[in-house]
Amino acid sequence: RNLFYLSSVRTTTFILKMSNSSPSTGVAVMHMQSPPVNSLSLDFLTELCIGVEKLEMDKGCRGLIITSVLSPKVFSAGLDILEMYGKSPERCGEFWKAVQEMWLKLYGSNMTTIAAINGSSPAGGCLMSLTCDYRIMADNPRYSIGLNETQLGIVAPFWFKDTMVNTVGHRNTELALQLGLLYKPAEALKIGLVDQLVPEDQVLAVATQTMTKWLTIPEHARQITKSMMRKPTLDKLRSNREADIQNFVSFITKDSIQKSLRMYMEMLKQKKA
Ligand SMILES: CCCC/C=C\CC(=O)SCCNC(=O)CCNC(=O)[C@H](O)C(C)(C)COP(=O)(O)OP(=O)(O)OC[C@H]1O[C@@H](n2cnc3c(N)ncnc32)[C@H](O)[C@@H]1OP(=O)(O)O
Repeated sequence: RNLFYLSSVRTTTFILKMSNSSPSTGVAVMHMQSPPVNSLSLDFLTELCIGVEKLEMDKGCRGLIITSVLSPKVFSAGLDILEMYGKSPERCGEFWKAVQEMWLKLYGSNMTTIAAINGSSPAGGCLMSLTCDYRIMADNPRYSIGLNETQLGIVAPFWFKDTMVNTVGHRNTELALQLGLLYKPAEALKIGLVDQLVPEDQVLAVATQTMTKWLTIPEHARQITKSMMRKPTLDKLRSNREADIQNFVSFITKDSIQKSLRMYMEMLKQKKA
């Protein structure tokens, strides 16, 4: 099963499938395609990390746009809840390491990264968007974005919180995280959770135009600046990875938390019925 494909230009590394090849722009587009909701499973995260690493090593690739083929509907439903429910501690640990790896790779990327958010993007989906340098969202009030972990009875870890603080500030994060808020596009724009709203059918086109502008900035200067801004946040997790994994495993395997996850999944199913 293809979890996503990269349409990549000016690079020879592609995952699974390539489209729109053009040797001139140096931009790769990652189209997530893991039906029904692009939830971030261990397989998905592993594949994503390998793809990003290959692009990172490709000197011809300077920009990455992340988007979803499941539009209109979902950008990413966040972490795959089934990876956190009824799994052994070992498996939970392996999963969490992959979540960390995804964040470290994307937040620490040397490339210019743009999220073309063409659907809802809760929790881990929001985190993935937040790792990018710029966020463009479809102006559709049916969609929402935010770190809604408390609504599932779980707690966003410190590096989720730090990424949010770095984007929307302390007060907005405090409200967003405690209440597990999911923001409609207009509200997300107002607090700076996304940078731009565009009509649904123009998300990828505008992301591509925006990328062209970003790539006019001298590369070395932009990369050093990005690193200067993000390094302290990245280093905090880099130096605490193992403790963070242990913390996640002991938290998520608690009976009370497993019960919350089960109730949340039942609620999702009932909503559908
Ligand atoms: C210490 C722990 C820290 C953990 C940090 C992060 C946590 C997370 O990221 S947890 C994931 C949080 N995600 C959510 O709360 C989103 C839940 N999903 C939705 O709100 C909706 O599904 C969504 C708006 C994304 C899309 O809505 P619809 O298009 O209406 O789809 P459905 O709701 O009908 O869903 C289809 C199908 O997918 C299953 N699903 C949805 N989300 C997830 C998920 N995150 N993981 C696994 N599976 C998911 C949903 O149950 C449906 O399944 P079926 O009923 O079997 O078809």
